[in-house]
This record gives sequence, structure tokens and C-alpha cells, in this order.
Amino acid sequence: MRADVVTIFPAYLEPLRLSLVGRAQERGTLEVRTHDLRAWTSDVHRTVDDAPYGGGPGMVMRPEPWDAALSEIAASDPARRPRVVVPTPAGRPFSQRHAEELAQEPWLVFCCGRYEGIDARVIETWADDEISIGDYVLAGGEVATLVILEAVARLLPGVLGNSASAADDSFSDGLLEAPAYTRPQVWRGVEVPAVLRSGDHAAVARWRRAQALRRTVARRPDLVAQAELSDADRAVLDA
Ligand SMILES: NCc1ccc(-c2ccccc2)nc1
Repeated sequence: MRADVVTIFPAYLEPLRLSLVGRAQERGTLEVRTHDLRAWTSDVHRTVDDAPYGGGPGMVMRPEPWDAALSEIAASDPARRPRVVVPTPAGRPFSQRHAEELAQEPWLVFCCGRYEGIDARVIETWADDEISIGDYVLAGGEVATLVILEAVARLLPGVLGNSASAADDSFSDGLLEAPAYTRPQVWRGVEVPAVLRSGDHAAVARWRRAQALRRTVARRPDLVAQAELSDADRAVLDA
């Protein structure tokens, strides 16, 4: 997968060089190219923003630099059309399913807005996906891009070691994950649940599913409604 990120703060994307996403880049599974939007300005001050029509606080990002940037990036591989993603509070709520969708794409381009956002005509002209990672306002789209790219990168083939698998993700079955434990067996007087030390893998799986179900009902009933529950699951919830 190729991922281009257009931003006025390219340094914000440095964390993508680390850890899981960084390793995916070293392997060539993911290629991240960051671009400074100001490279597509033509005035001496490299202006990317201007006052909003209709008045109001803050500034809006001008359309010309964005259009020049996206045109040049899209033209860099004429045989393909990138999926253009704009992180915004007004976007579609991001989810694991959405990450799975994006992980199928060969080429993503992320537009990181700043100020009060990007001129609406750029979004209309270029955006394939407007994505919200939550109902709060950040200072720009860069952090949201890091979130989205990490969730997507870990789904790419070979990125997760064979010890972990995206298929085992808590959200892959739509429920919250069960509590996890490691050594010591007793810590601050609290013992690890015996079933997890029993060696009975079927019992461990049943226990974890029951814990995941109970936790999801307690904390995220909205997710339970969407999850596919078996008769055994319903028996747990009715108990
Ligand atoms: N859903 C989280 C999110 C995503 C983007 C932005 C944002 C803020 C300022 C300018 C452009 C985008 N804020 C929150």
C-alpha cells in the first residue's frame, strides 16, 4: 500500500517511522510519503489560508494549493486513482470495519486540514472519504491520520507477527476484548482466574467469550446490538 499525507506539519507524521507502521515501511508493505502543502503555494509568504466568507472566527485553507498538491500526487501514478481521505469531525465515524475497507486499497491520500478546515469545494472535488475518529475537535487532521494509518497498517499482510492476528482483534467479532493477565499469578493479593491456568483451551475460550460479552453489555450495549450472537452467547447474557 502507498499512503501519501499532505500537511503543513510534515514532522507530525514522523511517528509513522516507528514500531509497527515503521516496520511495515521497512518491509515495503507500506510506503508513506509526506508532503508539505506549502510546496504548492506561489506567494512569498507561502500562504495556505485566508479569511472565511461570511465572517466568523479563524481561517479557512485556500483551495488552490490543495488542488495543485492533489493533482500532482494523483498524476504521479497515472495508471491508478488514489482513495482520498479527509479526517474531519464532520466525517463518517471510523471503525474497525472501515479500517478493513481501507486496508484493501492500494493507494490512500490523506488531506490534513488545519485552521477551521479546508475550502468545501476541495472536499467536494477530491474527497472519497471524510472520516471522523471521534466527536471532538483537534487542531488538525494529522493526529487522526496517524490513528487511521495505524489501524489500517496492522491489517496489511505480514505486519502483525504470527503471534498476533488481526482476526483475533476484539473488534473483529464486534465485541470488547476480555481482560488479559500475565505473571505473577498473584499480584497485590489478586489471583489470575484459575480457568486461564487450567490448560483447558476450550474452557479458556468459553470464559473469554463470556467475559467479552458481559463487558460489552456493561460498557457498550450499542455494540452488542450489532454483534452476531450464538445461542451459547445468549445463554451467557440471560444467566
Ligand atoms: N474526528 C477527529 C478530528 C479530525 C479532524 C479535525 C480537524 C480539526 C481542525 C482542522 C481540520 C480537521 N478535528 C477532529
